[in-house]
Amino acid sequence: MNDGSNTTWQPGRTAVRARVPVTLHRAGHRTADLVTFTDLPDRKEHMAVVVPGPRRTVPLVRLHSECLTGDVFGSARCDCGPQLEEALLRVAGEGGAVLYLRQEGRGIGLYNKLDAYVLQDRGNDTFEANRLLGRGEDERDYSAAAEMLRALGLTRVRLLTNNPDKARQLADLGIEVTETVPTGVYLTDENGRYLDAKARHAGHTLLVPDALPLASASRTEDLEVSVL
Ligand SMILES: Nc1nc2c(ncn2[C@@H]2O[C@H](COP(=O)(O)OP(=O)(O)OP(=O)(O)O)[C@@H](O)[C@H]2O)c(=O)[nH]1
Ligand SMILES: [Zn+2]
Repeated sequence: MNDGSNTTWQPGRTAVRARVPVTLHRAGHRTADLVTFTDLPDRKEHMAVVVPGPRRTVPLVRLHSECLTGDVFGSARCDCGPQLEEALLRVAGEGGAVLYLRQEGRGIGLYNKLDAYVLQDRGNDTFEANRLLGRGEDERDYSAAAEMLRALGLTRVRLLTNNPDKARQLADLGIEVTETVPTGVYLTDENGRYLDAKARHAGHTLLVPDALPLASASRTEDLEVSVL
């Protein structure tokens, strides 16, 4: 199948490449489509988990930045794993999409993120650690996400996030964000300073939604949900 990688990328070129139905164990055994794309601006293998919802409602969308350590291994250093689970549960329940974006370590990559963890263990916060590595505090760019949403026909969205930069960037990229829906704040013994730095430094709004869906017990039994 041609993924368009031999052509020069232009805005609006991205299209759906394949839609593959799956059952999601981590989202109440609901079905969803795994969607891949052609002609993504950064040529990375981003993907979407899409669940059709009622036609008249604005779909719930999560832009989830890859976090191998949190999403896959369940590391308690961050809140990514429980946030991904929450997003899948919500989208499976009401329709919408989770875009899984290959932006590991806020765009600096996995190995650099682990180097940043070493610096954090020496007392630097998550943003200082990136700077000490000679990288930006947050290198994420959401052009690919906007293209994926356009290709999916989702140009008006309710965005599941506590990060105002995601909503700002999406709006600048021509996606109408009708509402920002707060995602859960998952406090562990290890991630307090990390969450605190996000709130103080990057303006994340760390509020707890009224009805936070419960993630699977096996992954949340050692988590508390708390307002910071
Ligand atoms: N560089 C770096 N990246 C981290 C660190 N901890 C988590 N990440 C990455 O941060 C990304 C998640 O971003 P966050 O800032 O936690 O949250 P967000 O996605 O901006 O905001 P929400 O939508 O509210 O979840 C993932 O790519 C993680 O791999 C860290 O200490 N250093
Ligand atoms: Zn994480």
